[in-house]
Amino acid sequence: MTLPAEHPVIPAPKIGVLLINLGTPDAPDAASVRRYLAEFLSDRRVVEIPPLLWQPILRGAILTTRPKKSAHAYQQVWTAEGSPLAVHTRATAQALGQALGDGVLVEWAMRYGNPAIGDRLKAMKAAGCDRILLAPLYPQYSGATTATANDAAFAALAKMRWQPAVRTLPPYHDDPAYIEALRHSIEGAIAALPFRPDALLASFHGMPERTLKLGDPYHCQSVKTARLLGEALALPVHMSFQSRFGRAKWLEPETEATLAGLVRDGVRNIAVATPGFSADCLETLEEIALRAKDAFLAAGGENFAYLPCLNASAEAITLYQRLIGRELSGWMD
Ligand SMILES: C=CC1=C(C)c2cc3[nH]c(cc4nc(cc5[nH]c(cc1n2)c(C)c5CCC(=O)O)C(CCC(=O)O)=C4C)c(C)c3C=C
Ligand SMILES: [Fe+2]
Ligand SMILES: [Fe+2]
Repeated sequence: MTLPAEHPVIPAPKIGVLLINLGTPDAPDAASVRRYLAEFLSDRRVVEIPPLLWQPILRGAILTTRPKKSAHAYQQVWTAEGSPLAVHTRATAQALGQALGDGVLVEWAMRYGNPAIGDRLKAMKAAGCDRILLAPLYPQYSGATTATANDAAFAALAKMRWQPAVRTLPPYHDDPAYIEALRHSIEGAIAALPFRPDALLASFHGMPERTLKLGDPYHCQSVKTARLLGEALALPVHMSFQSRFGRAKWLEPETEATLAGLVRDGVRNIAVATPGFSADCLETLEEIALRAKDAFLAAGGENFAYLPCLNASAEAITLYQRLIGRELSGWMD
């Protein structure tokens, strides 16, 4: 048997953590948004319509009109450092890397767009990670988020001759550490408001209703998070689903309809949190902090406050240290 002339240099083994979020365009212009939406909405975990039916609709009606509209929305929340989702996810990875110390390499990736999951996994392997925790940052599991993030990682692993060992972070919708992080963050944000909210609305990203009937746990896990949050906070907590997409029936109650209903019931001062999003993004900063606010005030509400996501806050880092430390403990002794 002939051995290769040069053996690969093998760095000292390390543990890796890959934080994964949904993905976002590279820039807030129509061409970048179109590229991003084409990848995102071609994912069969996201749109469960047979491609022969769906692709003509996507390439026709959707990708010719939506990119321009969405680019306009992205422009309203874009920062000097880039898309909020990417900025917060990167900051989270940096802060968590510092908290976990030298033996653990923390990286971040996006399911759609950049940095791509496969590229980051290859870089982590090259940096010597022989064990990698895949951590999709979705507290509530859904096929359209958690599962597709893991699928993309496994597809990249399928191309490696020498794979690292992997684990995946389970959903944490009812983990006491998550509820405590939310409680602390929400109470702090409310204490800094110039008004006292009558109630809190917890708004979760929606999903097609049929996914619930098909066994996706997302709806039930979101309802449980909202209930536990209600038990932890000293004010009434309502819940709803936002960000409808397409013609199918989506989960209810819908966020703007819920806000209008609360005004009819006498609520004038509202705080809105989005506990299903680990990082602020288009759906929280534009859809809720701007558009839902306008809708609430137009319906007769008086004070509206959007409370930020956990992002890279101290609460978030404490939470991820606990959730991730638990997964890594078997690899560390
Ligand atoms: C947090 C959980 C999320 C679930 C569940 C989810 C399901 C889901 N989303 C769409 C369609 C769109 N979502 C869009 C943006 C978007 N979605 C999430 C999270 C979840 N989506 C995030 C974090 C973001 C923000 C991305 C950013 O760049 O800031 C968009 C794009 C924006 C737009 O054009 O409106 C679409 C489209 C479907 C169809 C779906 C479930 C099947
Ligand atoms: Fe979405
Ligand atoms: Fe939206």
